[in-house]
Amino acid sequence: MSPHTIRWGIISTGGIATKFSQDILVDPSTREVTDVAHRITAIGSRSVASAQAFIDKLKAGKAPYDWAVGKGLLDDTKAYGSYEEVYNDPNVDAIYIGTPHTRASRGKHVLCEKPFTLDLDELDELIAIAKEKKLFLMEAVWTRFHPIAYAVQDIIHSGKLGKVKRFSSEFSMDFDPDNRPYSHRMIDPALGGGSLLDMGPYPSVWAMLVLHQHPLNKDRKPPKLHFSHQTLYPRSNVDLNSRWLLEWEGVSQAMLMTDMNTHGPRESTVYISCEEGDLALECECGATPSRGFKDVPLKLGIPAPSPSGRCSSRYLASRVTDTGVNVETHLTRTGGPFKPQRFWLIPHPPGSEKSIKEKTEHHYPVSAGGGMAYEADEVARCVRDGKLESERMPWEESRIVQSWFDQVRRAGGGVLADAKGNAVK
Ligand SMILES: NC(=O)C1=CN([C@@H]2O[C@H](COP(=O)(O)OP(=O)(O)OC[C@H]3O[C@@H](n4cnc5c(N)ncnc54)[C@H](OP(=O)(O)O)[C@@H]3O)[C@@H](O)[C@H]2O)C=CC1
Ligand SMILES: O=C1OC[C@@H](O)[C@H](O)[C@H]1O
Repeated sequence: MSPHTIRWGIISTGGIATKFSQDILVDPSTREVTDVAHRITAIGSRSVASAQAFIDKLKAGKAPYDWAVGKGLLDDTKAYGSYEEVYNDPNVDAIYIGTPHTRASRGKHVLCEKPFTLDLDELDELIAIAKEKKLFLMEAVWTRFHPIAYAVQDIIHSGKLGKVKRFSSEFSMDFDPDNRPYSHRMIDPALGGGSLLDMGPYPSVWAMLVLHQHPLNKDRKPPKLHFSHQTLYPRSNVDLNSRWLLEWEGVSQAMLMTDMNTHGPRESTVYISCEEGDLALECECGATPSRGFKDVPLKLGIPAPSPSGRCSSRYLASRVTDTGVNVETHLTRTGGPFKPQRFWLIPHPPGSEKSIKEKTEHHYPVSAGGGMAYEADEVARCVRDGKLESERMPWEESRIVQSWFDQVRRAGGGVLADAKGNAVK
């Protein structure tokens, strides 16, 4: 049987839209997928030149991103100078939204980058539209679909390590906000700026998968949010950091944290202590230098990469200013739990009554590409099967997480504005 093929329209030509598009051009059989497939039929940008440049960049992709190109699957891809034209293109089945704000789309299935919306009211409006128009809608929380997400759930939910006693999860990374323009999406309240909305979805993924979906939470009761804190960034009053404590009755408490001006732990950003041992999930690193800055080779005296070899915690970036001065800056990049590919099971300290005996390492790599195709496969399957929402990323779970963000922001005072610049309450 031939695979069910989804014809995608991509909204925006930014960083993550590029990664998503590249990933769905990879041969699906490299991730053992034969039942669904993807084509990109339209790109929408605020400028047609940018849309065309995006297509040209995809066409120049190197292995493994050249598979669809080699088959001529980008030959008829349309470049549009507006998002509207993509929504109206009859050759588009589903839209991937890679803008900082959710953009409405008419009559199409939607996969929307996290954070889904600015607040819960906005999310409920989207869900109501999807129900009314019978269209598929999903928040693009790609991590949920990675092999390791299922593996971590299996270990904890099987009870192999006993009950969960303590849970912490975080995403802290130095975005170097002082060196970013106000218009950067992490700074500008009108682009959903701040650490909470951008980074919060990741600690939340793990809390939701491990604790909310824990067999002891039979009725999938949402947790209580006991307290929270935000530190604001004086330049725009978005949150520099957020912390919040949740409790799933009878399952565990969970401490969640985000920071955008400092790094967090370098080796593991999700740590789950259980009765008979702990699970530590590796962190994934990434950060782009401030606009205009370029990575330059590390200099002597800068701390070496982490023992895992994956996280270089400090790096040097430089730029030449308009007046020809070479400015160098040290940036810290430590990541979060967005694409971990291994975890460790760790025994309790000597003398503990019951504990696994030795530390073990467990690998669950994502397939060829960057790891975003799994969520696209889910969309294709759900659309094929006539579903409006995904069981793996259900609306209710997006709603629960969004409601934490609303509560943390309202208590902490972090400022957000909608696309028209009106403050979000
Ligand atoms: N899943 C993941 O791993 C990641 C998800 N994200 C999420 O994706 C979204 C976009 O992030 P990212 O790709 O890094 O952002 P970029 O700034 O790289 O790109 C955003 C794109 O949105 C479009 N856009 C529309 N309106 C505006 C506006 N007012 N200001 C700026 N851009 C606008 C632009 O496309 P155009 O000019 O073509 O119209 C722009 O290129 C965010 O919500 C972020 O949280 C980000 C990184 C990783
Ligand atoms: O989703 C994300 O993951 C990686 C981060 O660099 C980025 O800011 C965030 O949006």
